[in-house]
Amino acid sequence: MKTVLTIAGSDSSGGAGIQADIKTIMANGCYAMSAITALTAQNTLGVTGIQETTPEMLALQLDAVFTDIRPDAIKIGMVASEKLIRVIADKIKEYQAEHVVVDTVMISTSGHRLIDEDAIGALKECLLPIAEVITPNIPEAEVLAEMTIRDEQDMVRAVEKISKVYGCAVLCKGGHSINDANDVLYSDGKVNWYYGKRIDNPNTHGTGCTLSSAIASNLAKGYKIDEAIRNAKDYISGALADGMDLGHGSGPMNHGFDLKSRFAES
Ligand SMILES: Nc1ncnc2c1ncn2[C@@H]1O[C@H](COP(=O)(O)OP(=O)(O)OP(=O)(O)O)[C@@H](O)[C@H]1O
Ligand SMILES: Cc1ncc(CO)c(N)n1
Repeated sequence: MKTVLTIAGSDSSGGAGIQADIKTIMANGCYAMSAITALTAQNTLGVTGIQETTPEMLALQLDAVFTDIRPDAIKIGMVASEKLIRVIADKIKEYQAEHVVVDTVMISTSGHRLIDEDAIGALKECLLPIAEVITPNIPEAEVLAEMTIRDEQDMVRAVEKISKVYGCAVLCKGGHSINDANDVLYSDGKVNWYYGKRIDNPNTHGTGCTLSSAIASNLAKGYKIDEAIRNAKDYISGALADGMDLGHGSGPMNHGFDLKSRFAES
């Protein structure tokens, strides 16, 4: 069994963060482990509280995982502060972790800031250079590339710029402002588009967490980055297309959409 570690924040409503990651990793056939960076009190309408884990406790969680069940891939999501970013970077180097996927979480779907403004420098300095691939959405890619993104050409310019500065592959997701389902990757000097059919579903809470965990799971299983992204896109399209509708705001997806036949009675 391949193993995936998610280092991220908890989402009490279960649609994003650690909970989305664990569901996704399991649905993609891997064993899921977690190191929690923060508790968030949130639901489909918004975030009402955040309590960060201490750096010591985060380091202990990472030691506990790495010294026992070594992860084949890692997904890093919400990390709100510089101190925690530095703990993660140090542990990843210490244990020489492989297949690191960084979802550069900055603002939640509901509009809540999930990283301190002054931690973005540490994210750039410490985490991006050790990532195999990072998955910014358009607003995040604008911050990282220090440019405005208006169209698909700008998306290509941004991923190339970020990749050249930080030495990682960059997948910019189109789910915000430009198109909903087309993402672009810059990796090893090449540009690759991943075209997805836009699914008419307002329930997109946790799409970013889900995509990055699905990519990490596929890397753990030995797929190369291109195929890992294709498989991850197919998975998220299935989860969105299921059309589950929970909560009063932008609801979660059905991460277990392809397990439905096993529970046909309920
Ligand atoms: N309506 C949609 N139909 C099909 N695919 C979608 C749709 N919305 C988003 N996606 C896909 O979902 C994935 C995640 O993209 P998105 O831009 O929503 O992430 P994000 O903004 O980081 O998510 P989050 O809101 O959780 O932070 C991408 O592959 C994107 O193309
Ligand atoms: C804990 C957590 N991580 C990431 C996101 C981004 O969607 C969120 N809403 N909550």
